Amino acid sequence: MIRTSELVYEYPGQRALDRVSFTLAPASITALVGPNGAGKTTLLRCLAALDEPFSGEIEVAGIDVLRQPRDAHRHIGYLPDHFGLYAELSVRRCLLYAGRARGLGGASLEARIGEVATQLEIGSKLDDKAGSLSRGQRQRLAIAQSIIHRPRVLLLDEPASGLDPESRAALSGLMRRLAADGMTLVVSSHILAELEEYCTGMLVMQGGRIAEHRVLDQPAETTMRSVRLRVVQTSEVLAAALADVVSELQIDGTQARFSFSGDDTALAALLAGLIGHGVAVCEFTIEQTTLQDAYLLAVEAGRARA
Ligand SMILES: Nc1ncnc2c1ncn2[C@@H]1O[C@H](COP(=O)(O)OP(=O)(O)OP(=O)(O)O)[C@@H](O)[C@H]1O
Repeated sequence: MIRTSELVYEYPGQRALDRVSFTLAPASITALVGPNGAGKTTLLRCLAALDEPFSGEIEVAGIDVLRQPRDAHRHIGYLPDHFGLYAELSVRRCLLYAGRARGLGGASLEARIGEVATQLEIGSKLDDKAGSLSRGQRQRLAIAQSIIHRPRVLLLDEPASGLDPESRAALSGLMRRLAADGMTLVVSSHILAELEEYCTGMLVMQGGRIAEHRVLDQPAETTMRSVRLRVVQTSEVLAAALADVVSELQIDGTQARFSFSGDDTALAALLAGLIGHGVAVCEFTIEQTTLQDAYLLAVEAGRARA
């Protein structure tokens, strides 16, 4: 649904995107993460056909974004990090303006305004001026504006900043529903714990490059899992039994840690094999890698490479 190839973008004296290539599947929700200045906003603006890269290709919903930016706009919703609203317009007129700017009109736009206002829980504020809304309500209005035309792709730059915990939870729910309806989302954020709740993939940027692209909901057999086990007493056969079937093996007294690539049946066979070798296993745990862990590892590896 989104494909970029060898994107390069430069500000005067500063390369912000350096040969950025990736492909995102339809109906996925990708967390766009990276340290400050990594190039996330620049990438989102290029995807949204608002900035033109120096070279490279971008395809969104089958449209060549660089050749047909206006066609691309019809299929893309974009929430900038510092969004602006017309403070003197009512919420209804803000949505009306956003809808008309994207070619909607008439009764269908009226109905759609009611729909997005309900989705973003600002239905009771339709007659209030945008300028009188709280920070979080303004954020929700801006998100409503960005999805009024039912885009196929939604790009959100820091959408949860300024939202209270309840609104953040509601926003997570909304993103999941939009993806379930077929929308493809890219969400830039620094709040990794929250992204973990709804993202299906993570794109880590660092110094203008993609440091890692990880699909998070891969089936277990294609994912490297980190396993920790404890034995009753130190065992010499443990290392020998594990050496050929696992990687990154570390044994420290009665504890062992290793990475294992295989499905649950293979994992059960591994445990049965250890017990068969007479190893007295008293604890066998798969350690969950959080998005935060994966992100920090990717950034550390990226720094080591640089
Ligand atoms: N208008 C500009 N003029 C010159 N350099 C810029 C401009 N905007 C961004 N940059 C530089 O481009 C690089 C990427 O910036 P960008 O805003 O895309 O990063 P980011 O990952 O979104 O950062 P943050 O997490 O702080 O929002 C940074 O080094 C930044 O200093």
